[in-house]
Amino acid sequence: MLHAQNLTLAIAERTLCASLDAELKPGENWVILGANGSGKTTLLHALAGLRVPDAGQIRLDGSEIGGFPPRTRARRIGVLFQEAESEFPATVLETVLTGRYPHLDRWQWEGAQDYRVAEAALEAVGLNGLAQRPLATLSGGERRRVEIAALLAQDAPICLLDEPTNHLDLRHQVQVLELVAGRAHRPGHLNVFVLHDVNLAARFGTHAILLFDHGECRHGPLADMLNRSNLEQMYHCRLREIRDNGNTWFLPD
Ligand SMILES: Nc1ncnc2c1ncn2[C@@H]1O[C@H](COP(=O)(O)OP(=O)(O)OP(=O)(O)O)[C@@H](O)[C@H]1O
Repeated sequence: MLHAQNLTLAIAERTLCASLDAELKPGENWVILGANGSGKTTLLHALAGLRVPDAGQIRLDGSEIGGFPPRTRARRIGVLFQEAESEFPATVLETVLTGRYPHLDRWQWEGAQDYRVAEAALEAVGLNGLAQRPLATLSGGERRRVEIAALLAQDAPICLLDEPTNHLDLRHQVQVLELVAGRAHRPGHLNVFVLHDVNLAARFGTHAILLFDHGECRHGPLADMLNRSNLEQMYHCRLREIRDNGNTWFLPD
């Protein structure tokens, strides 16, 4: 469905990811993990077709991603950016409706169905009571949930999310990840999350891409990737492994 084929990404002469060959398939929830500055966002943008690889390519449904018209691609892939900044004054509902643009013709206004989808997305993130509020008046966590609602309203089968839990409290971190990860059970759906919290990755991921120093990357089923040796090498710190009820949790030592 989404294939990083022999992908190499570099910035300013520094290789972030060398010869990554990963096939991301329907039903899977991938997490990208790595230290600050390791290249997680850069890789996510490449997977979205927003960054041209230094070598290799991204294939979407078997074709090179750059060949898709933007609107077609946006119906297949939705992206939640790390920090979304809007210059325009808009209400919460208007912001969520922007998720419907890939489904509209060039000069077409949103219709009743688009409003229904947007309102359902707002309800899913628990913000339907704020539909008419100016976006600028929201708290950081509320605003993040509005951005997630816009992504849900886009209704793309592939969702790429850069630190979706930014600004969210513990309850909302779990709720939002449950909501999005649960969509991978729908036929033809797939998610990729950039996360900093290894324990949330363990809970919601099925597969992982780990970014190490000097462009080294490893990928595979989460159970094979999330171990102390990999994580200590990747984060450059000692970790404690806590086993509880069949789960393993990692904490900095
Ligand atoms: N225009 C640029 N010029 C030079 N270096 C850049 C440029 N853009 C990004 N970088 C560097 O590329 C590296 C990878 O950035 P990226 O945002 O992908 O990292 P990340 O793993 O997502 O980091 P974080 O966990 O801090 O969000 C960083 O070291 C960043 O400073």
